[in-house]
Amino acid sequence: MTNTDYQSDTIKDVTPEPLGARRIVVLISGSGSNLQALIDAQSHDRLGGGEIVAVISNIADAYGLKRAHEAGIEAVALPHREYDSREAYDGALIKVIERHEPDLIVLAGFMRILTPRFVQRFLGRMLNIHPSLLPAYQGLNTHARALTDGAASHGCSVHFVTEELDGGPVVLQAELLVTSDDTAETLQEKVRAREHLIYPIAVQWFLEGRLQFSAEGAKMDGHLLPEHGMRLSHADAAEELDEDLDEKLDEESQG
Ligand SMILES: Nc1nc2c(c(=O)[nH]1)N[C@@H](CN(C=O)c1ccc(C(=O)N[C@@H](CCC(=O)O)C(=O)O)cc1)CN2
Ligand SMILES: NCC(=O)N[C@@H]1O[C@H](COP(=O)([O-])[O-])[C@@H](O)[C@H]1O
Repeated sequence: MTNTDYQSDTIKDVTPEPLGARRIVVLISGSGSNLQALIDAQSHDRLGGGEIVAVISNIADAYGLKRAHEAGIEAVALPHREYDSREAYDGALIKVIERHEPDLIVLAGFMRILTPRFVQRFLGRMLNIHPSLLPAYQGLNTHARALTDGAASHGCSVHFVTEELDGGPVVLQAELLVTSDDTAETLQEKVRAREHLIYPIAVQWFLEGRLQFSAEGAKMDGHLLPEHGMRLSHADAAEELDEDLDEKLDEESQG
């Protein structure tokens, strides 16, 4: 696809009202553990009535595509390296996404910076999970940077996607305390466990109509959220994780 084709696109700015289940398209680039958390939430009817209708990866051998296939979800490889430019790729990505008529686009470890044209097409119904307490540590290598700075706390954020990289309104965060023996690897593991907790919650709130994007920022039940959104403190998150773990153990013990 060339740029010219892309520019000939017309933007159909009509977002269909959800007729049945609210339709979710997930974009990934890697292992897909956040995707798996969303799949598991959906299977336990804890995703706000949402149904993941497609998973799209810019990396053809992303393990997340295997997870999607095993869950019976359409898994699409759309390698960005096969396109001449970021604009051409995003144009192709828009077309693939639009075929599924989503109510919500979820970035789950999607490692491509999206063009303004793409963002404007889905503005207000596109979420991302980021491995830091935004606005701290936008971009990449967040765990190593937090350690280098001697950060006392760290965590993850769900935010609306805007043209500004990792600068969109934050909706929900989970915090953890950094310990003296933490490494980038241990932080990644602790942060990811919290991501798997908060991402399904944020998606559920959006699909239930409680979470909205506005010019002033993110709103929950009509109330403007603070800059860091709602935050699960390190104690809350730990308790939630324990409860979640207990629930999982109970389920396993019941077979
Ligand atoms: N316009 C926006 N695009 C994206 C956003 C956003 O908020 N606005 N969020 C990111 C997700 N992300 C961090 O959460 C992120 C992803 C990728 C990169 C990046 O530098 N990508 C490089 C390639 C890196 C690689 O291939 O390893 C690139 O695109 O050139 C930074 C942050 C998703 N997109
Ligand atoms: N800047 C984007 C970024 O770093 N996103 C991070 O990629 C990981 C994907 O893991 P997963 O593929 O196992 O869900 C997640 O930790 C997510 O926060």
